[in-house]
Amino acid sequence: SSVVDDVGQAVNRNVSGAQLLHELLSAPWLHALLQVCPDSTGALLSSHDSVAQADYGPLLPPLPDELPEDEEAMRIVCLVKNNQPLGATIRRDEETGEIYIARVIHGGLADRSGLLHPGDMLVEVNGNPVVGLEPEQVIQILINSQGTILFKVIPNAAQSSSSQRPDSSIPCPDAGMPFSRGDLLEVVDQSDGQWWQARKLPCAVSCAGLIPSASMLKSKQREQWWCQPLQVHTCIRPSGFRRSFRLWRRTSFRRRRQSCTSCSPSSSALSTPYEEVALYQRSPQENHRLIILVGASGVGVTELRKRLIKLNPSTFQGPVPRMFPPQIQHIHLKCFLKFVEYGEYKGHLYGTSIDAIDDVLRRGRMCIIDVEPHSIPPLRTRKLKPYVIFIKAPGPERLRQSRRDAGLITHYSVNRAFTDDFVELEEVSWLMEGKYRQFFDCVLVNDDLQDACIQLCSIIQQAQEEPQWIPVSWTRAEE
Ligand SMILES: Nc1ncnc2c1ncn2[C@@H]1O[C@H](COP(=O)(O)OP(=O)(O)OP(=O)(O)O)[C@@H](O)[C@H]1O
Repeated sequence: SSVVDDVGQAVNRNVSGAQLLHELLSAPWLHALLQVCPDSTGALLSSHDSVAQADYGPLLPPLPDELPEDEEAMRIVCLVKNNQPLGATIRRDEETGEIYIARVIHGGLADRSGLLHPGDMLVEVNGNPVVGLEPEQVIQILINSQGTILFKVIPNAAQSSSSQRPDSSIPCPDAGMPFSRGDLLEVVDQSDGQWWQARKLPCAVSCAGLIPSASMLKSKQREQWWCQPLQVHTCIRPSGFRRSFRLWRRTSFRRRRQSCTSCSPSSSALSTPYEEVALYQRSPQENHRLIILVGASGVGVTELRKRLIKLNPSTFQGPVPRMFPPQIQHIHLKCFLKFVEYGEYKGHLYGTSIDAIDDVLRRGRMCIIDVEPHSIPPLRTRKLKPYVIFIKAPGPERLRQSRRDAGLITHYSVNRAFTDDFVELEEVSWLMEGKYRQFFDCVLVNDDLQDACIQLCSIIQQAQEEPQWIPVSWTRAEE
């Protein structure tokens, strides 16, 4: 109190910094600290000693030479609670009942304070001894605390993140960060082999969250694979609304249905659960990126592609499909590997070849193709750098409305149960998005046709002119 009085006088004398010091010394948390830990009063005061000596006096007595041993080993951490989570997880040593900081989440309150570290032992929280308590009880103390929270901790001597214990299940669900296929994550800490820390981009919050490491996710995927027969069979089927003249797509659907390869665990998976990406800006000398449109049958992929090409045929172009004469059709399976998709019509095989795509790109045009989603992976090459746009169905109501406005329903309504078709179309679209989201660079809802066309143009322009995230492997010199 007398120090506060002295500083108060200095405030009256307009001594520089005195106001700030006065506010600090009058703060309720400091009073709480002095009450919780009276032994550290000397240490606390001595830290302000030089300030006091310079401006106010009197001289403080020197610190005792021999501080109690546990006094040196103990650290008092004072954090001011705000809306943010503490950003640290705790664990209990089952043998001793001691509570430890298990991990500190990057960018969280604890991390930014720099005062709490993995492996630190928690002795007290706001004056409550925590040794022997369950972690939930400690958390309850934190929840009940208002304003300032005082931690009494015994620092971990090593203070390295290697003390984070490997966990097979998420160590703290609250610290977990939800994410789904196709999300962009910035990994900020990989020191734990099992649980990494990451932020989702674009980043709204500074605090990172826990995500499973690549190896952990791989093992989880294996587990899921073995569980697969128990899951509901959700094969993506073509909708009855399909009617365009894309023969190769129809065939591939039929083939897929027979063997049901879309349901195999590997068909939609990347070889690693995470794909490392880098920002890429196309230089004017480079070919344009291949533009791939993909969507459930009937959603309007063909319509959008045709409109785009019609709008600006000197810029946009589709590859010319190629027909195989009957005599080469059964020669060698290898020849088909150069084809994106192929199908049969009146005894002839037709296909879209990689060469045809190359042709368009070499002539400086933008090549637009529409494919089934399972045909995307072979096209993901450094040379083509495809930009994939998923054409998504709006809800069944909007589907019905927009297609009615376009006169479609009247035209086809004679023998068709359109309501069912729209529901099915939306469902297939939803399933497709869930299964292949990791390959999509952009999602476009095809509601109003004209709006969708305008949006598509601007998306494609951005894809070609602005920096985009692409797999790191596409930026390397050789594939
Ligand atoms: N936004 C829209 N509003 C109204 N009608 C649309 C819209 N988008 C597409 N259509 C119409 O829906 C019908 C189906 O579209 P389209 O042929 O492009 O489907 P698709 O996705 O290519 O499927 P498929 O391969 O079965 O033809 C066409 O008659 C098309 O004109």
